[in-house]
Amino acid sequence: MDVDISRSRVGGRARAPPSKSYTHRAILAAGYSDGAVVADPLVSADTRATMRAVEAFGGHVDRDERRLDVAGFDGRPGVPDDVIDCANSGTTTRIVTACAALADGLTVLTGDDSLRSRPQGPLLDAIQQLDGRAESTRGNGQAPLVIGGHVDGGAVSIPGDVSSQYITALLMAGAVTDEGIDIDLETELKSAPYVDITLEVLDAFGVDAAETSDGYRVPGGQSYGRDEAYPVPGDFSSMSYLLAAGAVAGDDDGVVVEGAYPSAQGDSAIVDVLERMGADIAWDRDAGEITVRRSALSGVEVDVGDTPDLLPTIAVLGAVADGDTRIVNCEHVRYKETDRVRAMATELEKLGGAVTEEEDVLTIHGGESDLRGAAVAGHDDHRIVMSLAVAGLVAEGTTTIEGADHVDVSFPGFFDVLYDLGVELDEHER
Ligand SMILES: O=C(O)C1=C[C@@H](OP(=O)(O)O)[C@@H](O)[C@H](O)C1
Ligand SMILES: C=C(OP(=O)(O)O)C(=O)O
Repeated sequence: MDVDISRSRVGGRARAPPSKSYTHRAILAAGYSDGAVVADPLVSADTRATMRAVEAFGGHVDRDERRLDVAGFDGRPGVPDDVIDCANSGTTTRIVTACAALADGLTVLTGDDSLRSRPQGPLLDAIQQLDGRAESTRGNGQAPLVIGGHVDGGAVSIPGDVSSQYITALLMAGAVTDEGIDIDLETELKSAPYVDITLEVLDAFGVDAAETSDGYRVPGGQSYGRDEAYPVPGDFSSMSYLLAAGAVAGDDDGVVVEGAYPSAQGDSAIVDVLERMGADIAWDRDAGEITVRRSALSGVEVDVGDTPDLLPTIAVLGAVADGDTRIVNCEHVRYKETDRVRAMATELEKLGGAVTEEEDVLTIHGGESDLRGAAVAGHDDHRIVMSLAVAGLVAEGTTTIEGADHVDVSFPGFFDVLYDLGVELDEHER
């Protein structure tokens, strides 16, 4: 599906979808338990992949409108009957890989073209350090993966600058090993707030784990459990598109985003970035509401070491702002569904933007008057699609985004929300 977006003004209230990161963790934590309920989950293509994996290990997920009732496998994943299809989800692949290393047999994991090009090598290496079997079928550190257990825990040394999801995966699995897992980080940790989310969810399921001077440690012999339903908070990465839309195209009343309560999500930094750029934005943390109105934006420098998923949104804001926006510390953003540094540079140039791309820095030489509608590629990547939709709100004429259906990965209904906010758009087959 493609979508045509015309220059538009936006206004009104919109609710952020539930957090993808919290939902993945809550589903698997419930899977590790003997059963638990996840309230207000994100049901999207990525989180459905994690549900499938829990079922492959012997759990069961019952879905109704507002909750997931998960029957768990109680710390002992069974050997799956079939290959696990992780589809487009990096998080699923990593957390399921470590879980598979607990089973008394082999698990095969695969996914779509994008997923099968993403790096898994450091996690495979960590599982081998724990005496598990962990192989890439093509020997290139990418899926398809063959994982076998079962590991009893121990010490691992792993780089922190490729993906924090390896740490999340080892912490979640380590709790139900005999010995626990000690993680020694060989480099600085990128995307660190995502490990904070993991620690928060582990704690909510009664599992201890903590940061150490060298990395992280999770003691073994623990059980996951939770009596009350686990409530998933709103997703700040998803909110970033709605907030950016309000900042570049909001009407006098502006856009109010609901469901914005403080949590461990590093991507709530989008509020600070918008403020620094000069946006008229206010966050009522008690009410969980962020209000943003259109205002003149100026370029800033943003370090995305902790917040890689904000890069596409900030790149578009930079294209609209006056002056240069420098997005620094972004090399790890190249290891996502696509190389997002390259993708944003390429697509903003098609819209008339001026961009300088370096390995670890993306500089956008801004100015709204430069943007004009064009056909742009979504790179089969939900965040590229959603950020380009925001650019389409200010670009002169019509912007056509190819592959717009990929929003289903993290924000199903994204275009309905934009339409309700007043965006002129047309979804159609190519
Ligand atoms: O753990 C998570 O939920 C995520 C961690 C981040 O990935 P990396 O740790 O690979 O940077 C982020 O980009 C991804 O969207 C979600
Ligand atoms: C990179 C992302 O997710 P994952 O790593 O789970 O594919 C994302 O949602 O932007």
